[in-house]
Amino acid sequence: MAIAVRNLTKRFGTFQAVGGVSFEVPAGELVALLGPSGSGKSTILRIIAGLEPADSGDVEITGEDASNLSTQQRGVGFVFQHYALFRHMTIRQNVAFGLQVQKPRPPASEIKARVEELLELVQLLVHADRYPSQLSGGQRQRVALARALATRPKVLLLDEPFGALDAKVRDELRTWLRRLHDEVHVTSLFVTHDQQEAFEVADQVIVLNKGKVEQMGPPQELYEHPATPFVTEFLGSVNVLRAETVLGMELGDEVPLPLDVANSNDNSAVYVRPHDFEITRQSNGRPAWSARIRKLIPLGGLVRLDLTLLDGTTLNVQLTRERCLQLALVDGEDIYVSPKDWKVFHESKRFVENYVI
Ligand SMILES: Nc1ncnc2c1ncn2[C@@H]1O[C@H](COP(=O)(O)OP(=O)(O)OP(=O)(O)O)[C@@H](O)[C@H]1O
Repeated sequence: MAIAVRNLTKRFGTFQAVGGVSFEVPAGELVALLGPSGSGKSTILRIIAGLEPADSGDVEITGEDASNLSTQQRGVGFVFQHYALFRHMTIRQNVAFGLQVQKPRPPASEIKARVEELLELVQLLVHADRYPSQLSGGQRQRVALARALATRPKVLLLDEPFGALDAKVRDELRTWLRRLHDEVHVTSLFVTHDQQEAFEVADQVIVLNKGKVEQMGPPQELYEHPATPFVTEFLGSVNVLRAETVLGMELGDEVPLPLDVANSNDNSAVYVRPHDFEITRQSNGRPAWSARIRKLIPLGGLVRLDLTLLDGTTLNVQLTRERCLQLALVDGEDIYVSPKDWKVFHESKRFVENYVI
């Protein structure tokens, strides 16, 4: 393991920002710490970097107990949201800085070669003699990354590195970062509050909520098998249904409802993702609701349907444009809607279960 944290806690006054967090980052992986604002992501990253002391718990970097080491001794590279480049230095000088202050200082020829290699890697060799003010925000973050990598850190910590950039540049930089990581394989921990960003970039995602780890795993696994209601609702949009709505379905003869779901009388919740529904004009033997189309909203290759069920429940359903054209759906008409897949959170069992119907 390149990074291991165990039972980290941190309070600010009476507020518990980090409440017993443990996880491991395997060597060479890019792992995202994902959570809403205030969930403790930056605090955890700063504790790992040695910029903030923990109240209790351990940090290991490449197998070594780092709890009592300074930031320099930990061998971490750090990239912040707001580029902390030196304004009076050229890009080349910025990237060389960490090497020039290293003890012992590497020979000048080695520094020169390493800086050229990094500028090539971040595709900024052509701008090597410019000053930070002469670069775009996205280019400056690439320089910040090259600078953080210059001293060959054991691990790279990135705190919302693209947070201050506009959506299009952010998007490009994500793809770029993923490709760069596939080339250099430096173990990286990446903080973001953006689910799409975490899913696009990371090998594994750690979902944080209120200073605690809710779940960790590869993106697709988290999406398909969320362990808690929080993860289910945080990762993409989802319809949350009451047990009475589920019991009010017209039961088909072919497919029985998983009755323990519908009959559970504790505070269970049933979740269905917008793309996990089937729309038909006739009842097709599957459990279904009769529903009215309140609005069809074209979204490029997809169409969003706002539906209302007889008990007043509203559903957000997504179909492909082809399927919508095939069914010739229009606003205001009545159709049948059946879930293909749902997730049930059992209050008594404390986990989310998947059902394919
Ligand atoms: N130095 C501090 N003093 C007091 N409270 C702090 C301090 N640093 C962080 N906090 C509080 O701890 C909580 C966690 O902060 P943190 O920055 O780790 O969250 P985050 O998940 O990174 O959020 P964001 O995405 O908004 O940066 C927040 O409620 C924050 O206000």
